[in-house]
Amino acid sequence: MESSALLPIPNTYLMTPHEYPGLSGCRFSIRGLYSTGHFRHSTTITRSSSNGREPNSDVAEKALEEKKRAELASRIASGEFTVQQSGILGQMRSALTKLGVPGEFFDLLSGDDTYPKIPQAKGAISALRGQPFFIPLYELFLTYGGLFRLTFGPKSFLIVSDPSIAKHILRENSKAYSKGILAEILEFVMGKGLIPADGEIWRVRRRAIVPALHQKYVAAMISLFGKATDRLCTKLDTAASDGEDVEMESLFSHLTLDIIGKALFNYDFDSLTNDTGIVEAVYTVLREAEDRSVSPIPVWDIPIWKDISPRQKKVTTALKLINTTLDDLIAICKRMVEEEEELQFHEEYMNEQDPSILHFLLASGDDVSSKQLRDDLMTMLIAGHETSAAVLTWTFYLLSKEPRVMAKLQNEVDSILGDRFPTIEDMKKLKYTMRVINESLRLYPQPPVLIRRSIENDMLGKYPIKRGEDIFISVWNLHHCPENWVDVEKFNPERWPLDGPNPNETNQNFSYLPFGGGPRKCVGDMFASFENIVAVSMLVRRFNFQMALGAPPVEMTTGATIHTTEGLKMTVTRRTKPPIIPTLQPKMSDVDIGLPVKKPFPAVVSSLSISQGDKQYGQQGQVSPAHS
Ligand code: HEM
Repeated sequence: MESSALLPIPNTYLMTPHEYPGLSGCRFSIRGLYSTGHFRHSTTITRSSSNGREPNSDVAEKALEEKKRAELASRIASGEFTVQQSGILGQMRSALTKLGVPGEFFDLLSGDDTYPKIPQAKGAISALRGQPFFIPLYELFLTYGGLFRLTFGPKSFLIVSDPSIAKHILRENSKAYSKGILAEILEFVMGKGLIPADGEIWRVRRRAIVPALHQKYVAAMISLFGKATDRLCTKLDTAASDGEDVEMESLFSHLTLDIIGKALFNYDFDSLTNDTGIVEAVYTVLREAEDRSVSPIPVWDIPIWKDISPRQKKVTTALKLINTTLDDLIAICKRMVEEEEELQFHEEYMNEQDPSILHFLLASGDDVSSKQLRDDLMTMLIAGHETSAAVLTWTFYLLSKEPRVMAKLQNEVDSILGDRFPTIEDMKKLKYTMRVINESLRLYPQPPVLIRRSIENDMLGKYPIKRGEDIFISVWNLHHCPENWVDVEKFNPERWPLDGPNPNETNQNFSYLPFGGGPRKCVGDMFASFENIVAVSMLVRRFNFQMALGAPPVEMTTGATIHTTEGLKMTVTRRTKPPIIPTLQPKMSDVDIGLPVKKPFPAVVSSLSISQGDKQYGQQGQVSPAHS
C-alpha cells in the first residue's frame, strides 16, 4: 500500500479560495486519503449481471453512471475545465483554437517556441462533488491526454496517465522525485516510516527492511494466512447456518489486520473475534489519517485544538495506546533476541517461535532508534492492512458479478487444494486464482493514484517541468486506458494467459502498476500476493458468495485505497458440491448428486516445507513473486 497505502489528494481539489476564504493563507493540505464518506460514486465498472438477483439495481446503477459520465464529458467539451487565457492574446488564442488553429502557433506568437506547453485544465469544486476524485481525472485524461495540468485556485497538479512518463518518474529518474504532500499528511501517524520517508532515511530503512521479507519468511507466512482465513471461514460458517448476511469489507479488514499484526510484530489482534481497545485504536488512527486528507483546514495543527476537540483527544489517546503497545512489543522482542542462544544471523534468518519482521530486524542488529522502528512498523501495519483488505473486497464483488469466473476459479481450487491448507508449492499452481487477483487489481488499483513532487527540474516526455511540481500518477487511468486494454471494463482474468508471465509493471511496460515500480516499489508484493491467493482460494472452495438481497448498491469511495461506500453485503452459503479431492476417492454417487461434504473441514495444517523450487520466486523489491 502506500505510499501505496495512503494517497492524499490536495484539499484544494474540492474548493477554491473564493469558496473557502480562510484557506488562502493557510498551509496547503491534502484531501483524498481514505476519504470514507466524502466522495461517493456508483462504481463505473458496470458488469454483466451476475447472480441474477439484482438485475434492476445493476441496470439502474449503469444508467446513473452513464448519465454522470455524459454530464461530465459535456462539461469538459464545453470548455468548463479549460484554463482561460487572460488578455487579448489569450482571448484570441481561445477563439482561434475553437476554429482549429494548433496550440503551437500561439507558442510561436508568444515567443516561447522552445518547448510545447503542457495541456491545461482547471477544476471547480462542483465537478468533483459526489464522486471519487479519480473519476473526473479519468474523464479529463480522455480529453487532455496522458499528461495535463489541473489547476484549482492557486494550486496546480500534473496528472500523469501515460505509461512512459510514469516509468520515467517512478523508475528512470526516480531520484528527482519525493513523496511531497503524502509525507506531510502521514507524518502524525507514520513519522519517518518507509512510505513517507525520502532521501537518506528512506535509503537506509529500505535497505534494512527489504531483507526481512525474504522467501523463507514469506513461505512461513502462508500457514499464518491459512490459519487466519480459517478463523474467517468459521465465522462465515455460523452466518451461513444462521442464514445471516455478512458485511464482507469489514471482515476482510479484520482478517488482514490479524495477519499483519502477527507478521510484523508477532501480535495477535484477534480482531475477527474480539473488539479490544487496541483494535479500536488502530481504526481510530486510520480513519483520522483519511479525514485529515479531506479536511479543508488543518485544524489539528492548531495547538489548542488538540486539547479541546473530543475527536483529537481520542486520536491522541489512540496513538498513545498504539505507541505504548509497539514499545512494549519492541522491548519483549529485544529480550527474546538477547536470550536467543547462539543466535546466528544469516540472510534467511527466522526465529521459529517468532518469525516476525520485528524479530528479524532486531536480530540483524539493525542500528535504529525505537522511534524509527515504531514508525516503520506503523507504516507497514497500515500499508499491509488496508490494501489487502481492499483487494479482497473488490475481488469478491467482481466474482459475485461473474459466475463464469467464479466457477472456473472454484474448479481450479478444488482440483489443486482439495480440502487441505494451501502451501508454498500451491502458490505457483493456483494460476487462475492469481489471474483473478491480477485482474481485480487492474480494475480496482490500490491505491488508485500515486503521489510525487519534483525536487529537480526535469523533462516529462517533450514537456519541461520545474522543481516543486505536485504530481499524481493515476494508476486508475493507466489501468482503464481504452487504448491499452481490450474490453477495458470487462472483468476478464483470461486476458493474461496462464502459461504466460505473471503481469507486472516490467512486462506490461508500466501500463499495469499493481505494486508501483522502480526503487519505491511495494516491499510487500510477494507477501500480499500469497495472502490474497490463500484467502481467496480457501473462501471460494468452501462457500458461494452472492450479493445479499436488498443490499445497498456497491459504490466507490475514494481514499488511499478504494472503499465501498456502504459495505459489501453478501449472502454466504456452504458449497453443496464436495470439492474434488485428488488424493481421496470420493464416492461417485456423492459427487453426482452434489451431497454436502461431511468430513470435518479443513484438515490440520501441515508444517511448512520449503522446496528448492521456491527459489524461482523473484527477489524482494524487484520482481513480484507471482511474477515469475
Ligand atoms: C495487495 C496488497 C498491496 C498493494 C496493492 C500494495 C501496493 C503498493 C504500491 C502501489 C506501492 C508503491 C507506492 C508508491 O510508489 O508511491 C507500495 C509501497 C509500499 N508497500 Fe505495498 N501494497 C500491498 C501490500 C503491502 C504489504 C503487505 C506491505 C508490508 C508487509 C506493504 C508495504 C509497503 C511499503 C513499506 C511500501 C513503501 C516502499 C517504499 O517507499 O520504499 N505493502 N505498495
